[in-house]
Amino acid sequence: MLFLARMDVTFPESMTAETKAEFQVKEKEYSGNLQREGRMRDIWRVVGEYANYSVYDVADNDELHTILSGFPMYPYMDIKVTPLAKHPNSIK
Ligand SMILES: O=C(O)CC1=CCC(=O)O1
Repeated sequence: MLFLARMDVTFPESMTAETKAEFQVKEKEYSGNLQREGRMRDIWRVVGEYANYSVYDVADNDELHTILSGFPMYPYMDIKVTPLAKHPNSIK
């Protein structure tokens, strides 16, 4: 099953630059592993925002929830998920 997720990240004002940098390192590792496993198909930055769109190829809702809630930045994310179905006009 394919899902599109939009993640908006908001760190608390009180968080130090060092802590933010630590989150970014952990996030990159977690995200890279998902991509190598093929469970995250793609990730794109939303221009001008601390947000991304990413596409997941997973077995079911439960697997997606496990993945999303495992992101190190999860406590600071607002996530909107859209299930995707094949478009009848797609030539792929
Ligand atoms: O958009 C970001 O920088 C936060 C993030 C979520 C998944 C990821 O790889 O980065």
